[in-house]
Amino acid sequence: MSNSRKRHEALLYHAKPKPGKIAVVPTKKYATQHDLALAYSPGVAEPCLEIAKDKNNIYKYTSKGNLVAVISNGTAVLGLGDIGPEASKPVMEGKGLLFKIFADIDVFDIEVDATDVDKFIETVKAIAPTFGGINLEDIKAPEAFEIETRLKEELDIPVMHDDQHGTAIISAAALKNAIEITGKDITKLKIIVNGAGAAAISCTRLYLELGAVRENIIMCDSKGVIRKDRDNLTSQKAEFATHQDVNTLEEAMQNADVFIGLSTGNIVSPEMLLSMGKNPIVFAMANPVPEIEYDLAIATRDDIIMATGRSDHPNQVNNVLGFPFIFRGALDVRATKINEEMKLAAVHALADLAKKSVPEQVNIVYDEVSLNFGKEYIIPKPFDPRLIYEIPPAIAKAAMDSGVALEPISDWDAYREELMERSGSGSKEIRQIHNRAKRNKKRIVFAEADHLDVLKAAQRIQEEKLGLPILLGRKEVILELKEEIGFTADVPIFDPKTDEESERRDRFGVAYWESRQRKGRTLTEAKKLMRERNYFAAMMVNVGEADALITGYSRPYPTVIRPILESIQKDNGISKVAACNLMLTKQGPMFLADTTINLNPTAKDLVKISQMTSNLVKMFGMKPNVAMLSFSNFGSTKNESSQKIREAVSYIHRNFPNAVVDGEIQADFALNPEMLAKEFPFSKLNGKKVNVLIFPNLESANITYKLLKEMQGAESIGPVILGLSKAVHIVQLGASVDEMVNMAALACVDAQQREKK
Ligand SMILES: NC(=O)C1=CN([C@@H]2O[C@H](COP(=O)(O)OP(=O)(O)OC[C@H]3O[C@@H](n4cnc5c(N)ncnc54)[C@H](OP(=O)(O)O)[C@@H]3O)[C@@H](O)[C@H]2O)C=CC1
Ligand SMILES: CC(=O)C(=O)O
Ligand SMILES: [Mg+2]
Repeated sequence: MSNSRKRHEALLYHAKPKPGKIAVVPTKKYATQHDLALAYSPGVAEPCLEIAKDKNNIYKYTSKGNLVAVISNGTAVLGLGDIGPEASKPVMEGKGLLFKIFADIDVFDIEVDATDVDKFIETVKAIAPTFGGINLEDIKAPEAFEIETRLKEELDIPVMHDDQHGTAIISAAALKNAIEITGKDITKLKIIVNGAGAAAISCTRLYLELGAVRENIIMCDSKGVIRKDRDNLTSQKAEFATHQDVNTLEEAMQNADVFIGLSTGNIVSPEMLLSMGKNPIVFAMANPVPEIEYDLAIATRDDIIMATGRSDHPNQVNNVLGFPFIFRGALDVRATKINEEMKLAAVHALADLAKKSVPEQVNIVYDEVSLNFGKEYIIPKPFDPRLIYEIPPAIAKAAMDSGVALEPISDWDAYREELMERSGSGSKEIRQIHNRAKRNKKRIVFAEADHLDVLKAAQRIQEEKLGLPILLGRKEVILELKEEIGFTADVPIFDPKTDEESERRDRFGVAYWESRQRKGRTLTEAKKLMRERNYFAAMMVNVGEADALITGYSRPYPTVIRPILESIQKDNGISKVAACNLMLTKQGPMFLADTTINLNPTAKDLVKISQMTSNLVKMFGMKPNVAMLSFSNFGSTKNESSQKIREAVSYIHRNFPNAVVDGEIQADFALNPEMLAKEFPFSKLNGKKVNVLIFPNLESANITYKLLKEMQGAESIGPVILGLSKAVHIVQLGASVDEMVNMAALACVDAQQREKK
């Protein structure tokens, strides 16, 4: 896109449909006169009086505890310089947006017309009671240092100048990983820091804490190298003044290992890069234009590890990765400060996260096949959903250990759960299944592990400790893909077609034949069948060499279900299997059956389907409330289809009077409690929230679940096969990595349940 197009697009984005990027949203009901009497006078006086009695009550009755001020005077806006408070507002609104979307923190952006240090400090102190924390932003050095130091001393809420410490934390994490990749020794690194402002000074101080050596660092400002013999140095610049006899950035960069740019755009040339040592680490972090453009740097040297502050290239080293999560952790324990211990905890947590395998949704957002720790991925991406539950706990814990937390956390699992809830990362039901899977890890065979996405799912199962994957498929392909995605764990691999597995094929073949010999299979045929992955995998589960099986990714459902039904026995008392989809709808979880197996179930089948689905609901820790759906309500239309549902319901009512099952009923009545109560007060579903929908036939169930998926964007787990004697599950053709991970976690819980029986 041309520069003028980009400019136009950016201006339009900010102007339309409403000017700006954030707004205030009420969090309480306000529809009635009664609501307003609580929200405002007279009701509002009660919390006022409580807070007047004890100021701490402000955290109980107002939004203070989750409200951060993003405050600037506009003197160092990005790398645009001193453009004034009004012109800084888009950046501050932008920070507000990022705080909200990444960490669910509310922000008031405040642009202060005060360049005088005392006046600025007075202003911030005067408004501080409103906020749970203060994020200072884009205030130039050296004033930024005094402002932050004094506000930290004088206020009892966390104050952080983001350009200093946010940047320091992120760049230190990236530097730590870049050093690891190049195998360099931090104590020997020759580091050039260009810029000696708020960001550069604080970053360099943190690198010293990580082990960098002051004598090996040369810092430059707009006048060149900061030498000991220069006059009028600020105390911060004097901290990094060098004895070395160098004057210009160009001279300083010769044989350097690391370049840190926190200055201004386009001031490093390809020649300067070429003069650096082997495997140079270059962080050109000036915004929006880096000290040297990413593409130019990469084209100049192929041994470089290159990062910028921008989102449009690999390795975005930008404080966006820090401030939302740092404040989240600090607010959640009511930390009075953000101290060195908390900063270092953030550095290590971020650096470590980059080494773990990346969730598929991150690959998708960034249009990558597979992001792996390495030269082009030294630091997590801002859209990584794990940041919200990995970084704040590290900060909160460090705050507690260093004695600055007024409200310590004791239940860390509950805290992680709360963080996930805040970010809307996955649904509660899925998290519950994951947590239960972790408690007793089961061996899960992935029958198509020679497919990239299946292998990625297995990798996540391994790394997130959800289960113990067993990989099935062409061994050489699996090994190659494993290497490609950085799946280093040593997990069992089986290739059913190879000689290596002939003993297993024979054994499985005999076991299979014993159950099929009266159904037309010969022993020779049976043994031959075991070369096929789904028979082999199913038999692994049957003979107890695995606890669960996931398959179906690469072949159409009917071709997968057949070997499964031939190999795996049905549960006691079950003559037909069925399938259920759990849809995570905006109204809550909803179980739909039979979505994929029985074309036109009989009344007897419907009874079984309802019972098997109810058992699945219980596995999720919920109580089933079952609506048997139709186009008719309680006998309003007499025809074959509604009649069979009536029969099924009456059977259930006679034999299982405590089951909450009713119908036949139309979908809108089933899902609308008021309508149901008004028209059919006699129904067993009256006063209940329906969470199971049993359909009269496969067509209606299948169409509904696909509509929900496409039109409501409802996440789905399933189809889950009901009625087999083993934890065997078939995913949809081409299922996503997330879908397979969820299904594998479910299979694991399924296997745990069967063990208990
Ligand atoms: N990627 C990220 O996350 C972040 C990036 N930044 C970027 O860092 C830069 C500095 O920000 P900040 O520290 O807040 O601002 P400051 O105003 O505090 O500091 C700017 C510094 O840059 C120096 N500088 C300006 N021009 C040159 C030059 N040609 N050569 C060498 N040094 C120069 C100034 O020198 P002097 O002291 O002589 O005036 C000053 O030391 C900005 O571009 C900003 O966008 C900042 C924070 C986060
Ligand atoms: C990213 C940032 O805070 C800056 O460039 O100032
Ligand atoms: Mg900034």
